[in-house]
Amino acid sequence: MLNVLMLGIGQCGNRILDAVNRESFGGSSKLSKYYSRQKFPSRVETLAINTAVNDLKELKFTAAKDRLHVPNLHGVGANRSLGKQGFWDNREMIMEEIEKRGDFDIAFVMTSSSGGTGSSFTPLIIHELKERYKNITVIAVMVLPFREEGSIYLQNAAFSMRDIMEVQSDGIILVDNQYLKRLSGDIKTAYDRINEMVAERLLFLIESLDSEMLSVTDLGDFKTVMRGGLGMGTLGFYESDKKTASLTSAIEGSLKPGGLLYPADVYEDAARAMIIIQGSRESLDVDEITKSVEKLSSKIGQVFKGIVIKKGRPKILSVFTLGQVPDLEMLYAQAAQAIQDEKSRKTRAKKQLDDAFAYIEDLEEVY
Ligand SMILES: Nc1nc2c(ncn2[C@@H]2O[C@H](COP(=O)(O)OP(=O)(O)OP(=O)(O)O)[C@@H](O)[C@H]2O)c(=O)[nH]1
Repeated sequence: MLNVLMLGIGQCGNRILDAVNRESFGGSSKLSKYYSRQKFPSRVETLAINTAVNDLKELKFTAAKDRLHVPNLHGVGANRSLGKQGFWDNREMIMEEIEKRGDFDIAFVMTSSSGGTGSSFTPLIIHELKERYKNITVIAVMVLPFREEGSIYLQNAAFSMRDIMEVQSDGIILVDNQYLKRLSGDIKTAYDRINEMVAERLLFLIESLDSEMLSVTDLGDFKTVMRGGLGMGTLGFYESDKKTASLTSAIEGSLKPGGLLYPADVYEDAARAMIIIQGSRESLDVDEITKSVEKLSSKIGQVFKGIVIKKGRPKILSVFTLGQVPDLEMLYAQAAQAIQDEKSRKTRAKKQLDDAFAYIEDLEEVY
């Protein structure tokens, strides 16, 4: 059995974690609120960490014991320096809260890359986890901002992604708000839908890694995939319905833009992949799956496949790492421009104020 730790840090991370807990309480079904225990396939410990007490209060499906408030009542206001300090001041308290939950094989640390708390805590927590748990696999789930959210968010995203690369997690799963905002007109519904998509994919992954598979993929294979290319990638998903023509088209569906959490041309950009197919025995034709995966391997290189027998129509999860990330490069260019603009605005404003003060330089107040 896998021992899994899921940390949601900062508001965005907390909400994704809440979506995970919601899914595992039975999703949106009418009965879900009557369940008192999460139905995870593995031993999964969840913990929401935040400096803003109100963000923690807003969670609906995360037990009170799984919410950790780090003193600093109302968040750090997107300031990563304050965030880092907040972590250092409370490091032992935070790590004790994690360590008392036991040993772990894998941890998913989920956060926005652009706020203050999550984006500054996450690299530091990943570092601590790697130091304290010698055999742990740590995967960061990083949410990129809407590009029009402002210069501080862009700059935070650029620097926090670099910090994450430096602490050497075992891989980064990218989720792009900008790319996914097409899912809904208003922001609240978009957030809910994005969080739900991330939760659904992560739970599918955890369940599969811990299942008796007809064709086996395990944590070792997952790690190999995550180590491919730039060490960052994303997840795709496809759920068959009556209209799905074949298993092959379902597998291809999990690689199409509509199912991905980050924009990528899988056939061009992917470095390694893992395709996990879940479905009833009658719905899965192993020869067809093998052929589709072989076709994919001829384009991508290494593709692992896993088959899990489970009631229902086929559902497919694709996990892949990327060898190139043009959209991320664009984000860095935008962030650099935003930092420059902010600097020149500050210099201009300072000069204007200095010019104004110059008028009274040699004068005294007269009463
Ligand atoms: N997908 C998704 N993104 C969110 C959600 N809530 C906030 N965000 C994004 O997260 C970024 C802001 O980060 P937060 O998580 O709110 O910040 P924080 O880590 O709590 O840090 P501070 O509030 O500065 O202390 C913005 O880019 C938002 O668009 C959410 O529920 N889902």
